Amino acid sequence: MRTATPGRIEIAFSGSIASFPLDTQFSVPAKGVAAIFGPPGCGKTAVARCIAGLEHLPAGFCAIDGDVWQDETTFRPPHLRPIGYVSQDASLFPHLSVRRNLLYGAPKPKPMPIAFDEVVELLDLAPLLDRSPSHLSGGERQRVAMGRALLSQPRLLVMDEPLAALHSRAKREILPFVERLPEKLALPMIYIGHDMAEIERFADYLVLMERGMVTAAGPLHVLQSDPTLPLATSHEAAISLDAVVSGYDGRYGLLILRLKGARLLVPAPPLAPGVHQRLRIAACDVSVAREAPRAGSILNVFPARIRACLSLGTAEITLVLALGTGGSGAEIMARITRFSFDSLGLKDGMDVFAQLKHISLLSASEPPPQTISASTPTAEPGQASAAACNEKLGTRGERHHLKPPLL
Ligand SMILES: Nc1ncnc2c1ncn2[C@@H]1O[C@H](COP(=O)(O)OP(=O)(O)OP(=O)(O)O)[C@@H](O)[C@H]1O
Repeated sequence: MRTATPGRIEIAFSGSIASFPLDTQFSVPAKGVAAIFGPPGCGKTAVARCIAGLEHLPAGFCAIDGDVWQDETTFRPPHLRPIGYVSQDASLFPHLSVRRNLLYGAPKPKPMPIAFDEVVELLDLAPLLDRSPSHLSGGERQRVAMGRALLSQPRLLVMDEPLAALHSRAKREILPFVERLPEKLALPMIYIGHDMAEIERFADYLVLMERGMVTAAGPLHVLQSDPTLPLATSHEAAISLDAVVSGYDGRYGLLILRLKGARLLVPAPPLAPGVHQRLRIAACDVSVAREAPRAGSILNVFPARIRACLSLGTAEITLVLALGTGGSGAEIMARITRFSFDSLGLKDGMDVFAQLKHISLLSASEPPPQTISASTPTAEPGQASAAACNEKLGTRGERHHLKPPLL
């Protein structure tokens, strides 16, 4: 009999649901956000329904942080699974106020680990509490649905494309709330989506699905640059990395960020030292040079080692680059022409200089109190050149819950 591992979300379902074949196995940490990503119809919702116990594939295994919800001998019905489920359609009770929708299904004992007032503040629901669901916008309805799911005191929050039914403006409005949940709650989350631009903003782990099967699972940035997976060879190839704010150059309005193998300067408003800042570095915004540029306008230039060269049609190539001398730092990608590749004589394993023309700043998390440094180091803009690259600062990969958790 399979045993459950504390600290992991362990899923294995195989069989058919209404003649749709499902064969999914993955294990991700029971912390942060794991995104399930794949094209429409690949079975993402089917997996979510199996996790919730709404579908029963007999040959299944589902354990959340050591708690077995399904195995050979166990099948907990949906109402006995501590899961908060937010679907595309908010499914609010039309005859109840927002307040009563929020409290519907919330356990009565007090104090609740996830408190009503905290959820109202987290999702900015105070102005909506006495309204009827029929007087809410689509984005507001989804915020109420998230609040109701949280107040059921789940041990796992599953969000099944919660933004899919919203128009682009409503999506932009609600995304910061979605991003805030993992920062403020010590609650593992599974986020289902088919828009990588959303997932890149807040996911820590990625589960890739195709035609009912899981094709890969692991840390988001690792899968994004994996040469064997389609993300690295897509035209939108990008890497999401969590950097740590180390200072601010007020003269030039530049935020200083630490990343393994690099010290980045990005034009942005100031943030407190120690804040974790999610970055997006698109492959199309990175170029390479064989020698360190002597004079140029690009601030972020670092030694790097070519880890892989991937064809992108006939004219372009995506390079996977490991930053830092000897390639010991974070991996990013560069998209260059095949002409440049041949002209520069590039090849796998070669040491080059990576030039990062643009870095997008996504969500930022506040630091734990002990990481706030009294002295804010500032740097000359010129330091962000090749000379700054030998630093091996910061860690890559996992984000942390930086606020005292509500749970
Ligand atoms: N009740 C049902 N009866 C028959 N087929 C179904 C049923 N529900 C889902 N399917 C089929 O199962 C497959 C997987 O559906 P599922 O909704 O899990 O995909 P998905 O990846 O979540 O898609 P989307 O991103 O569009 O929501 C699809 O081919 C779908 O048509």
